[in-house]
Amino acid sequence: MLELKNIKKAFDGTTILNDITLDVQDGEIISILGPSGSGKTTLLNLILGITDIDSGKLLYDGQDLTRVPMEKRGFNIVFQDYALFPNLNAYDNITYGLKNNPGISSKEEVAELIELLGLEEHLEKRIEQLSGGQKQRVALARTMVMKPKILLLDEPLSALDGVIKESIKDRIKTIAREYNLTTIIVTHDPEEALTLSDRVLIINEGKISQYGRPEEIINEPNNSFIREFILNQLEIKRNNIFSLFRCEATA
Ligand SMILES: Nc1ncnc2c1ncn2[C@@H]1O[C@H](COP(=O)(O)OP(=O)(O)OP(=O)(O)O)[C@@H](O)[C@H]1O
Repeated sequence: MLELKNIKKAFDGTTILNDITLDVQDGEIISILGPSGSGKTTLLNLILGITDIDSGKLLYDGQDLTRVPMEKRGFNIVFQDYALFPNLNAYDNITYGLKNNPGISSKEEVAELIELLGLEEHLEKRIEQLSGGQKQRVALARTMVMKPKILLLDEPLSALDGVIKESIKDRIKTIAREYNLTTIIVTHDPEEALTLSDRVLIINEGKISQYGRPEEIINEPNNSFIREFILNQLEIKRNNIFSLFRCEATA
């Protein structure tokens, strides 16, 4: 279990995250949702260990990781731009991290992951020959072969169109279930957060606005920010679609 206790972070004297306390159970999928500038990426970076925590504690399985450097935490991230090596093919990208740590995943485990992500026919392709969704799956596989204790994903679906988005969402869920992998996802899209996660952490102006299961957020929003920002966005989306149909029907 990952635990954050009273975490605070400021940049240049401005408080960005204030008193963040939460837990993430093993195998849970959590989305961090909030408006632009609310501190989502900062929170992800604090968990990953690339940004220092000012005060508070970060524990994993009871062990204090607050001052433990990133490479010793055993967490791993897929960045928004995938950060793949353009000079290597898909397979060499996936297995890159195993060169220096060959024992982490066996050939069979790599093959199983490739199959799970539907990448068998793309392994020889260079990165530039892959679609956005295929690149995303290669990036996921590359991170997964290293068997992270926690998988962090920064806006994993934002560059993808509707159908591919749904398929990647399903694959993320399958992987989390199959490997009991704790997965933490940053997103600004309420629909994505509510349909992908076991629990959604909504932050606003650096504070936790609500942390709960999707049905709790929808049925029992904690405050007016959630009602207005999150639920209203979904309502507007829905109304836009229905008003379009009404216009077409009366045209
Ligand atoms: N290294 C830094 N130095 C100074 N300020 C920073 C730094 N990183 C982030 N900030 C500031 O912290 C605030 C939160 O940024 P963060 O990237 O965490 O927000 P976000 O919720 O991920 O936003 P977005 O959805 O736009 O990516 C912003 O006001 C940003 O300018």
